[in-house]
Amino acid sequence: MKAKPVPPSREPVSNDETVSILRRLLLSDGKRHWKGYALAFSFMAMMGACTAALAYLMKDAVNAIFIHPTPEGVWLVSGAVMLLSIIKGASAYGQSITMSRVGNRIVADNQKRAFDKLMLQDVSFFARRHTAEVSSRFNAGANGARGTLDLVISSIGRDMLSLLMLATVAIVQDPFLALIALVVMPVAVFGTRKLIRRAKGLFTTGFKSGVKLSSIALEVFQGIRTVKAYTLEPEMRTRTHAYIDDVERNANRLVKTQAKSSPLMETLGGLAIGGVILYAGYNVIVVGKSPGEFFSVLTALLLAYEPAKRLARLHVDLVTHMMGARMLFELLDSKAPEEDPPGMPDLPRPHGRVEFSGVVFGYRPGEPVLRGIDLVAEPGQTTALVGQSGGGKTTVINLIERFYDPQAGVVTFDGVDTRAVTRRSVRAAVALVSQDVYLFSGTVRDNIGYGRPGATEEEIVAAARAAHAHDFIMGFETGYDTAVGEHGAQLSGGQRQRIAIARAFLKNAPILLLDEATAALDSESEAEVQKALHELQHQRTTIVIAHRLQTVVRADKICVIDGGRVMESGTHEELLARKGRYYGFYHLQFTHERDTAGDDPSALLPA
Ligand SMILES: Nc1ncnc2c1ncn2[C@@H]1O[C@H](COP(=O)(O)OP(=O)(O)OP(=O)(O)O)[C@@H](O)[C@H]1O
Repeated sequence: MKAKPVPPSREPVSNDETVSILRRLLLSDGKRHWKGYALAFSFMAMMGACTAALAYLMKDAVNAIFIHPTPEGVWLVSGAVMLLSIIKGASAYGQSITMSRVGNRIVADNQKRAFDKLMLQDVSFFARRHTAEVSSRFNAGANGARGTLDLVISSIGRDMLSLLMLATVAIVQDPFLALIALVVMPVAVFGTRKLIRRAKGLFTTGFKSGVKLSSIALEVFQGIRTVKAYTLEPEMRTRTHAYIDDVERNANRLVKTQAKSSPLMETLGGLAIGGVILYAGYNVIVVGKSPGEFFSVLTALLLAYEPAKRLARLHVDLVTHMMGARMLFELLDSKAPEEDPPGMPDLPRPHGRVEFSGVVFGYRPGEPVLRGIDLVAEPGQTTALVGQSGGGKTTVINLIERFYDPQAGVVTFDGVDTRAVTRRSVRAAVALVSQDVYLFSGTVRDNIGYGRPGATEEEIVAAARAAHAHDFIMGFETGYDTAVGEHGAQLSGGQRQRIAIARAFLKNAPILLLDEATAALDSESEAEVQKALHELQHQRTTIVIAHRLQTVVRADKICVIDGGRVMESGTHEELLARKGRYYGFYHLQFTHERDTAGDDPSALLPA
């Protein structure tokens, strides 16, 4: 079913949008759920019928006990009440189980779709948003959808049905009496309208403060080492407490608004019952009617009170969940920039010739980072990118991985424009090892295995051996089953690097990208990692970024990138002989490292 997409906005949810969201939640997979809906509806109808029958029976119960007392009558009525109650209880159980199952299935389906959509977002989508915002959207969206479904199903389904049937009983028993009770309904609906408007506004601000609070707290937890090292705890406490106070204030305001609908219904309900008593009393005392009808209507009224109260609050309560559900649909309706057009071919495994021709790219409009890069990395050779910080070296790597696409010019693998083939096949041809290794929570084996899902134990161990990681892994008590901790926190920098290298070995891609892979290591770890990297580079097209030039002097080609262009390229010797930028760069670094190292400068040169 094609429903109207939910407009992305920070405004309170409008009535049209509410209807559209409900329609999509309840009906978009209607075909799949119709059996569940039908079953739940039958249970609800049964519950409503039992409730109405109980109210109806009150007339006979009162007459059997007080007006024409007979033992048979009392037995009959009490037996019927017991039976109805048993059926009602069983229906309530059945209704709640079936509807919860359907509701949970709907939420799970939508959450899976939202996750799949997130996976199709490009890197810039995540760069523009705080992680906490993305994860709040994902979770609050699902909770909102669940809350919405619970409310709508219980109120519209069960309460509405019960109310309709009870109103029928009241009308059948005494139409005028019923009329007195029913006039309060429009008053209640009118009375809650203002409350709803206020609740919508409050929930919108509340939601925003909640997301802000999670972002702030997450930042503190992630940066806990910096927080502690700089003793920033008091500042962080003040900042976080202020947001918590904000969330608390808003939650109190919201509760106050929502709670106002209860006293309104309480008062209106009481007024209706008072009116009914007055009229019925007059009928029994003055006109001489039997009290049975009165008790039946009164029972119907009392039984209708709770569902009516819930229905009157429905809209107010719905607003709170609707904001969350909207988050989910905003995600579902967002563009999927990484979705390849249908029929797009895969790139066959390339030999690994990577070429940039006149590539222009900027992250923000009007701020080019690459201003016409021409660059070739030959298969099986090592091409090093060096240059000033911020010159665009990592950006070159981002374009090879197709995290971004060029705004002009082309990037080709073996002469094939990478934009003309699927992203998946482009990325399958590339292995990236960067300075900030990302390990997923799980075991060492899992983390190496991500290099090639489905790899055998032997292949994983072989990759770890090649990456000089096997020995330290076996040094752990639980070997490959050792948990790496969140982001690999339980491993050292060098160990994390070697796991990432093992992952790249397992991937066995023809193109290898090394982004400052050894920059953060001490010299002992670096030696191990360098050995592993050296073996990994064998017979692969390697593009390496390094700030420290001694790590790249053996490269087949060195490209000096500055101001978004390749300013010079050649071997280490050629570039030194040219006495251009590389020469200046090399001597600057060489002198600096000699001064800081304080020992024999020849040690800085490659063996
Ligand atoms: N996601 C991004 N959004 C906006 N601008 C970015 C983004 N990533 C990088 N930049 C900008 O692009 C320019 C080039 O960055 P890049 O990371 O490619 O440089 P680099 O040569 O690798 O630098 P370094 O050697 O310091 O790592 C910088 O000015 C940087 O501020």
